[in-house]
Amino acid sequence: MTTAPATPLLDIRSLAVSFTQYERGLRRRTVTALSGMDLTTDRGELVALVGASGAGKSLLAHAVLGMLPPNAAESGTVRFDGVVLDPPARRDRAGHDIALLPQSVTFLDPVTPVGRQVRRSAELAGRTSPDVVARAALDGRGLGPEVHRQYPHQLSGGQVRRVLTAMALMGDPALVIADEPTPGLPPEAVRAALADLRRIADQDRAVVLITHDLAAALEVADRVVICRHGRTVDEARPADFRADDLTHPYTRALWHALPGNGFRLLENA
Ligand SMILES: Nc1ncnc2c1ncn2[C@@H]1O[C@H](COP(=O)(O)OP(=O)(O)OP(=O)(O)O)[C@@H](O)[C@H]1O
Ligand code: NI
Repeated sequence: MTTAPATPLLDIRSLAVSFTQYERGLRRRTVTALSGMDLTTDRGELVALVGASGAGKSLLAHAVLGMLPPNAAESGTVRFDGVVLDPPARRDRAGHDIALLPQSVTFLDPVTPVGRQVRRSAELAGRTSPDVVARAALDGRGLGPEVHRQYPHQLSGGQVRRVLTAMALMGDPALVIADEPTPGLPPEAVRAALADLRRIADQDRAVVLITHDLAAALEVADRVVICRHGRTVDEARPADFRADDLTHPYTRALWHALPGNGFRLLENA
């Protein structure tokens, strides 16, 4: 069992996000979406962020990338490599040190062949010989020359995942945040995507896997951070789940709701 190091690559403390909204009559309203998220991950480590829909997982990802909309206000600290980075500094790192592995095919341009899009990501990452780099990146993920000429809609869900992964890794990021990388994929593609994330972490990168699929998280994560209603409520290791050595009632409820664990969803836990 490893313990969290003193200065992990990513160290998020008390992250809070609220949105200012204008209602009819220009009345201003503030909606708090995140009210206290804590998460750390280090190189070589895969940390899963698990929570129900609306819990605030994607917002955390967008905050780390400095991509929150202009009506958002943020507090708390995001340390990267030991240094507190404000949102503009994080945005500067996005695509280089910090990469988002987006969920869906909509991230790709539907009218541009895949090869050209991967080449473009190599250019944006400042790689020399982007053509060669793009071909190697696709080859390296088992996507041959025929895929280069294809359009996103011609690819399977698993192939799209591999294209998005190739693009996300183009800038050789130290931190990869994967937001819901598996929904809609057939079981073998889910397994492949999870194994790929594990490999990415094992290549000395820090990985945050955002998912509401606790079972998937337990397959590959070193630690699981549980969030609910905009705050992190618990953190546990896969072994703690398997030993049913869980103290937080919500984490216990999530675990026991998994098929094979009793099917009990304790809604008021
Ligand atoms: N631009 C915005 N303005 C106001 N509220 C927002 C905005 N973006 C997100 N929220 C709110 O923040 C909360 C968290 O949203 P978020 O997308 O992070 O959830 P999630 O955990 O990723 O859910 P899912 O599993 O469905 O993707 C939601 O209640 C959402 O309505
Ligand atoms: Ni989300």
